[in-house]
Amino acid sequence: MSQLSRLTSIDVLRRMTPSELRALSEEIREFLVDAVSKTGGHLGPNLGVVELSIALHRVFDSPKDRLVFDTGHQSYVHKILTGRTDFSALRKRGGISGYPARSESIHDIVENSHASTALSWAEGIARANRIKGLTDRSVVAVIGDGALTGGMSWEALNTIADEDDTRLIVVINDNGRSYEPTIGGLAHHLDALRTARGYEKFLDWGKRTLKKGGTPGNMAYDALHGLKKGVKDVIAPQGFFENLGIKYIGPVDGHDPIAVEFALTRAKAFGGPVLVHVITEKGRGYRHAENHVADRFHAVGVIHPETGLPVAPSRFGWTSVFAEEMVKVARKRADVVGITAAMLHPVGLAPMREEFPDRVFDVGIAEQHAVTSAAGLAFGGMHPVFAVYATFLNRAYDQLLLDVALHKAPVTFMLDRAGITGDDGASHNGMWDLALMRTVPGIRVAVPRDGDELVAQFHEALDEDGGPTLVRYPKGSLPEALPAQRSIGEGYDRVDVLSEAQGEEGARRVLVVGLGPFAPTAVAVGKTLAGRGEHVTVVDPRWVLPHSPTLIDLASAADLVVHIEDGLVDGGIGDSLRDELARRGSATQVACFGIPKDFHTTASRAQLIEDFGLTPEAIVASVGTDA
Ligand SMILES: Cc1ncc(C[n+]2csc(CCOP(=O)(O)OP(=O)(O)O)c2C)c(N)n1
Ligand SMILES: CC(=O)[C@@H](O)[C@H](O)COP(=O)(O)O
Ligand SMILES: [Mg+2]
Repeated sequence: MSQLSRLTSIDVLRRMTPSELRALSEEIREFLVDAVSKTGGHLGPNLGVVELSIALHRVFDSPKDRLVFDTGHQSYVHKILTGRTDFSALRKRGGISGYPARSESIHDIVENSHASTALSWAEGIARANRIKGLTDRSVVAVIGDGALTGGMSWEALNTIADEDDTRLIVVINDNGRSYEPTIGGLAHHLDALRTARGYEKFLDWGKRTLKKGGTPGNMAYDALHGLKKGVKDVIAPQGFFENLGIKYIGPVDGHDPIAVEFALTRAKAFGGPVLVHVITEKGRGYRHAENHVADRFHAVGVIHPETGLPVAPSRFGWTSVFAEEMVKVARKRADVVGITAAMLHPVGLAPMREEFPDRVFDVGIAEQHAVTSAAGLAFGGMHPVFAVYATFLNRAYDQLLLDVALHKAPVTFMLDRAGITGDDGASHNGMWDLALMRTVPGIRVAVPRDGDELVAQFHEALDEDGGPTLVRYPKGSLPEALPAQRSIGEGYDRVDVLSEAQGEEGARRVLVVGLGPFAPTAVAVGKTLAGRGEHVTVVDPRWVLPHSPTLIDLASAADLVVHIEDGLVDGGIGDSLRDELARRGSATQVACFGIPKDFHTTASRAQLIEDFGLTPEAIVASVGTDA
C-alpha cells in the first residue's frame, strides 16, 4: 500500500517510520510531477520542500501551532499533507488554489502571494498568542531565501529579535534561488553559513549517532537526545542572526528527514524566537527541473513530464516584445538601464542582461528599493526602466509617488501581467495600478492594444525626460494587431479611431473607449450599437493619464461614453474621465466597465471577464438602447 494512500491523518504521518517517510517523500514527488505537469504551477519550489513540509507537520501541531508560508507558492506539499490530494483542477475554478486558501483548510493562513510578509504575519500571531496567554503554541514562518531579501522581512526580524518570550520559529527555506540564484549580501552570508565547518561536522556526527538510533517511532526523540550533547560545538559560526539576538540553528540538510526533524524539534523546545536555516534544492528529484538553468521550474505551464518540455509554445508574447525592444534600445541609448526585482526572465530583461550585463540590475525581491534606486539612477543621468509585474508595484507606491514623481524623475515603469491574470490567485491580478496612478502627479500612463503599440509607446516613454512614464500590458500571448482607421491629434494627445459609424438621424452619439486588451471588445460593442442605428466612434486613447484633450473633446461631444479597462472600475481611468467631464460641466453620461475591487477566488481570465460583465454582449446589454 502506498504511504500517500495511508495518509488519512497527520497522526498517521507522525507514526511513520524513517523508511516509510522516505517512501512518502518519493511518492509525493511523483505526485507533484504528474499533477503539476498537467495543470502548470510552481513545481520547482514544491519539489524542494517535501521533507521540510513533512517534518513541519510531524513536529508542530497545526492548526494549534500556526504554519505561515511566505508567498505561499511552495504550499502544495502542505496541502497534500492536510488532506488535499485532488490537484486535477489546480489553480482553476472549483479546484484548489495555487496558494494557501482559508476557504480550503483551517491549516491555511496567508492567502497573499506577495513575498516577504510571512515574518510579519508570524510576529503578529505570536504576539497575540502571548497576550492571550497561549504560551503552549508555536508560530512557524517558512520563508525562502529570496523572500528574505524583501525589506519587510528585516522590519519583522528587527522586532522579533526583541521579543525573547515569543514562541516564534523562522524557517529559512534556503535553496539559494529566487527564480535565479538569490542576489546580494544576504545570499552570500547564507552561503557562508551553509558551508560553515560546523555544518559538515553537524551532519557527520548526526548520521553517526543516528545509525545507532532508537526505535523508528521515537526517531525525533532519539535524534534530539542523541545529538544534543554535541550540538553546542556545531552551531554555525556567529552570523548576523545571532548578532541580532535571534538564536540560529543549522544549517540543516533539508532533504534529510532526521536532521530536519531534529532541528525543528530543538527549535520548538527553545521557547523563544529562533531561526532554523534549512538547505534545500529547488526542483529536487526531478531532473528536468534540477537541470533547468533559468529557474529550476519555478513556475511551469503544462509540460510533458517525461521531457519537461512545454506542451504549448511560450505563453508570454507581450513580454517577448518588450524583451526584444529593450535590447534594441539599449544598443542605441547608453543612458537606458534595466531593473528587476528578482524576476529577470519573467519580465523579459534576460536578453538585455545577456548583451549588457552591467546595465541590468537585479535588486532581489525589493521593489521599494528598486523604485527609489531608479530615482537615484535618474538623478545620476540614467533613464532607468523598471520591469515589474503590475501587482508587485503596489508595494512601491510611496517610493513612486515621493521619490520618483515628486522629483519628476525620468523613470519608465514597464508593467507586465497588468489586469486580470486569473489562475495565479487573487493577489496576482494586476488590477490596482491604473487607479493608483491617478493619484501620482506628473506621471504619464500608456496602455498598448497590441505589440506594435507596445513598441511605439515604450519609445515614447523613453523619450520623456520630464517625469515618470508607465506602460502596462497583460499576461499571455499577443492579440492580433489592431490598426487604427485614422488618428486624431499628435504625441500624447493622439487618439486612434478604431471604427466609426454614422447612425440614424437623432440617434444617440456613443463614444466607445477600449483600453489595451479591451480595444477589440470596444470594437465589437461599437459594431453592435452601430447595427442598431446609433452614432458610434470607437477609440483607443493610447496614453490614458493624464487624459488627452482630444479624448475630452470627443467625449464631450457624445451623449454616452462606454469606457472599458483591464483595471479597477472604482477609481479607474473611466471614473477619472467621468470626473473630468463633470468638472467641465459636460452632460455626457459615462458607463465604466472594469474589475470590481473585492478579491476573487481562483478562476481563469476568461471566466473572470464573464463574471465581471466585460464581454461585448454584457456591455451592450448594460448600456441599453437609445430608446
Ligand atoms: C513582492 C513580490 N515580488 C515578486 C514576487 C514574485 N515571486 C514569487 S516567488 C519568487 C521567488 C521567491 O524565492 P524564495 O523566497 O527563495 O522562494 P523559493 O521559490 O526559492 O522557494 C518571486 C520573486 C512576489 N511573489 N512578490
Ligand atoms: C509566486 C509568484 O509570484 C510568481 O511565481 C508568479 O506566480 C509567476 O507568475 P507567471 O506565471 O505569470 O509568471
Ligand atoms: Mg529560494
